[in-house]
Amino acid sequence: MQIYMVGGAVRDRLLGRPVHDRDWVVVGATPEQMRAQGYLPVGRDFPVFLHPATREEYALARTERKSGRGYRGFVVHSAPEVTLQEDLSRRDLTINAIATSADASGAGCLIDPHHGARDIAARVLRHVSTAFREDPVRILRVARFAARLPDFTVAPETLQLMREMVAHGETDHLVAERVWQELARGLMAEKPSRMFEVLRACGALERLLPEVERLWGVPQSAEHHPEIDTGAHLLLVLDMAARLQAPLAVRFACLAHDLGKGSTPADMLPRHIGHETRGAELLKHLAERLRVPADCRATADKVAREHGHIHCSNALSAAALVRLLERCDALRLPQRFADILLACECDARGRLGFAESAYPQRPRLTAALAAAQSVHSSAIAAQAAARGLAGPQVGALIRQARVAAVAQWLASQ
Ligand SMILES: Nc1ccn([C@@H]2O[C@H](COP(=O)(O)OP(=O)(O)OP(=O)(O)O)[C@@H](O)[C@H]2O)c(=O)n1
Ligand SMILES: [Mg+2]
Repeated sequence: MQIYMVGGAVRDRLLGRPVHDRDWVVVGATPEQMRAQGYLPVGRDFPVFLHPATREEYALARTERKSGRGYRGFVVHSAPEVTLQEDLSRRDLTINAIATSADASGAGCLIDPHHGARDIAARVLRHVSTAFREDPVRILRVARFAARLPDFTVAPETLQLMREMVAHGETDHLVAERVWQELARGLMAEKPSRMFEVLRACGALERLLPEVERLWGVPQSAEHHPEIDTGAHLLLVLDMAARLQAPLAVRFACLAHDLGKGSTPADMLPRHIGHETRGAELLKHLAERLRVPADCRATADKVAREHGHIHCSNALSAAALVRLLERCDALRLPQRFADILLACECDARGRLGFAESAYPQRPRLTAALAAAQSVHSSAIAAQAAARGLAGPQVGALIRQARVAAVAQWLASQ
């Protein structure tokens, strides 16, 4: 059997980028031989094994043929006769279809029948062959590679193929988990806006995230949003989230923060009264459809509802500040509140001409929370109980003490 390094590790090494995980392809072996050598079989669908020591993935060379719609409709053919060349030609992009006869040190010559190295030099994402069609997840992969490698463009013929696949309904049968996985990776990449540009350009955004697609062509007031278009604003916000190294929950909250602006009645534009509540409702459906993890969902819900109040929080009284903190559940979940504030900063600075502006609301509300947290609620509860008070009366006393503490902090400013 021969073993070659393939895929992301070879690509990233040629790009001079850090290599995270290595994928290997094994030619001329049977599953039985692999098991006999101690490799551990994983995955039901594909002949993939884990190395007993390194735990890296070793896949038997295979060809794939589509048998149905969506991600699951595959027939995999793997046999010792399948050649490296055959395996490389069923892969998605030329830059991912380079093998090296390397040992683990990475030395060795490139096997690059589809000229992936040339496309790396030319900064092009190009499909290897029409076998690309056989896996619609690849549309999302191209989009997330565009976000990770922002100086790459999608080859016109690849974009055309992606358009045809979308028009054919190929993205309509994708499994929610796979869509979310690729979306999350794209959001965490260097320039998330590129992912959405590519998904829009091939029509996949309309199919997968119609609530997001709808933001394009919707105006906002030029005074607050010099970029005017709500879609243009969204892209600036997402790239700001990447610049501020925000975690996934914050980036997803950025993606979903203005969904309500896509359903503003035409006669209200460019104002968006009530977009927060409308947005939270749209977010709920989107998150259920894509099975978005609970932490991302919860952060996004608070951001959708409260971002306007947080932007305007400089004018709030102590009592209103405490109500805002309570609505954000900030006393119980301070880390999530920090995430909510970060998303709001991305929103504010993700506007044309505001990228370098300060966002004093974030430190200010962080300090307001600290003031509210300084109240010893258990001591107050114990005193109240001693006086025979219970339930809502205790809650009211604690809130009163928090308002007093926030008022004292406000006065010291
Ligand atoms: N839908 C897919 C998924 C994977 N691959 C091939 O399998 C390799 C390994 O896949 P994966 O680890 O998912 O992606 P990488 O390209 O290695 O990127 P990453 O750095 O994100 O791991 C890819 O390079 C590509 O050759 C493919 O052709 N089609
Ligand atoms: Mg990989």
